[in-house]
Parts: sequence; C-alpha cells; structure tokens
Amino acid sequence: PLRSAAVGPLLSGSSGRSRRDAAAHPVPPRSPQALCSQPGRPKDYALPNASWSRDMLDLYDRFLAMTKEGLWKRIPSYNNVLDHIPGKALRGLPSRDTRLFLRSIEAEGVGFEYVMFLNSSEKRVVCLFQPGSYLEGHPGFAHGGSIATIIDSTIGSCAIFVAGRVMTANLSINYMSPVPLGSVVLVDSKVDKVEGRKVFLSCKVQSVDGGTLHAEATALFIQLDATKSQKQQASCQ
Ligand SMILES: CCCCCCCC(=O)SCCNC(=O)CCNC(=O)[C@H](O)C(C)(C)COP(=O)(O)OP(=O)(O)OC[C@H]1O[C@@H](n2cnc3c(N)ncnc32)[C@H](O)[C@@H]1OP(=O)(O)O
Repeated sequence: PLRSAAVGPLLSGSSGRSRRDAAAHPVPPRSPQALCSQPGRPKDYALPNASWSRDMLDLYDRFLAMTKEGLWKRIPSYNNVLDHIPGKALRGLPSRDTRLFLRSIEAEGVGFEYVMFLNSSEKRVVCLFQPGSYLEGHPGFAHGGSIATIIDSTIGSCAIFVAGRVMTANLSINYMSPVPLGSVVLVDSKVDKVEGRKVFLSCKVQSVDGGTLHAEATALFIQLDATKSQKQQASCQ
C-alpha cells in the first residue's frame, strides 16, 4: 500500500465508472493548436481525454475529490517546460520552439498520459500514469526508459516544489514487475531530506490496486547555483 492513509483507500474498491461520471469530465476540445495559439493560454494536458481508461478516470475523480478537501492540488501540465514550472524558477530564460519530452507526442493515448497531484504538507507528488502504445519496450509492456522518465518527472516536480530550480544528479531505479501498456500505475514520490542544495527523494510505482510494486527509485536533485547556472544557460544558447 502507499505511504499515506489519505491515498490508501484509493487503491481498494471498485473502479466502476458511470455515464454520469463520464459526463462530469467532458472531453476537451480536439484542437490543441487552437488553444496553444492563443497567447497566454497554453493547453493544459493534465485533464481527462477520450483515451483515459476507466481506472485512470476513476482515480482522477478520487484525487480531484481530495483537492476539494484542501490536502492535494492538481498540477497543470503544458507542452513547454517554461509554462510547466510555476513561479520565478525559470523566469528570464529565452522562449524557444521546444517541447517537454513527456508532451512531445500530440496524439491522445499513445504516449505519456498522466496527471500529477501535489500534497505540499507531506512534500509529496503522486502521478497517475497510463503508458500508451508508442512507449513499448518488451512487447506489450512500457519501455524502462519511459518508466524512468515518468519517475524523474514526478520526483522532479516534488524537488522543484521544495527547492525551485533543480536538476537530476542521480536517479537509481529497481524494476520489479513490468508495466503493461494501457494499464494505470501510481507513481508516488516524496522528499526524504534536504541538505543545503541537495534534495534526496524516493519513489514507488504501484498498480492501482496496490497489489503490484512495479518499481522503486531514489534520487538526488541539486538546486542550481545561480552563478553556475548562468554559465550553463549561456553554454546552451
Ligand atoms: C515536469 C518538470 C520536471 C522535469 C524534471 C526533469 C529533470 C531532469 O531530467 S534534469 C536533466 C538531467 N540532469 C542533468 O543533465 C544534470 C547534469 N549535471 C549537472 O548539470 C551538475 O552536475 C549539477 C547541476 C547536477 C550539479 O552541479 P553543481 O551545481 O556544480 O553542483 P556541485 O557543486 O558539483 O555539487 C553540489 C553538491 O552535490 C553533490 N553532488 C553533485 N552531483 C552528485 C551526484 N551525481 N551524486 C552524489 N552527489 C552529487 C556534490 O558532491 C556536492 O556535495 P557537497 O556540497 O556535500 O560537497
């Protein structure tokens, strides 16, 4: 089971989804370009779409209900990293025609379908992840690199929450059980300790029913040194 009692109940119980539930989450417009082309209004991808499975929608509903209690907050998700990270963390960086890796596949359902929720008091981020068919590694299962990517991003969001501008210095993953394409897993990350610029985190990837531990990870993120990071930016331009 996951670490928090607040999430525990999510892993049991029926995932039955009624037509009424489906109506509560109308599928967003199919023309992301139309939304993206409006200045100041990027498309938020962390919202239900027609590719989300019953398990994904059911879990989303349950987390959304917890946001109303104030413990959890849904993290919006855009296709450009500059829109992704709130606040001042990336302010001043030049805008480029780049895309966040996880949002680089435009078609719904074939790449990374995910939504993250932040629990700020627990310094914890949980990601509901449904890997699509273009993420295949071993036939029928998600590529280990795609699992690493979703872990890095979930754990990274947690690190950004506590330390602002950070980069992954170390990510160590044990893969225990393959993740079937199209299934839904919970990527549950938390901050273990902060020592100066170093943020240590850990993460578990579990099936929705909590019965399968797919992967475990630990990570070290380093808060960027302002003087050094200016040099890094310059060298990237
Ligand atoms: C949705 C959005 C989420 C996105 C999340 C995605 C995150 C990413 O993928 S980032 C991309 C992958 N990461 C990278 O490319 C990083 C490459 N590495 C670097 O740029 C640098 O090594 C960097 C920035 C991590 C650290 O460099 P720098 O700021 O110079 O730190 P430095 O002064 O050397 O070290 C600081 C401390 O950390 C320790 N440290 C640094 N790296 C490591 C490491 N790999 N392992 C253990 N300790 C380390 C140092 O020993 C030092 O410790 P102490 O203060 O006790 O002496």
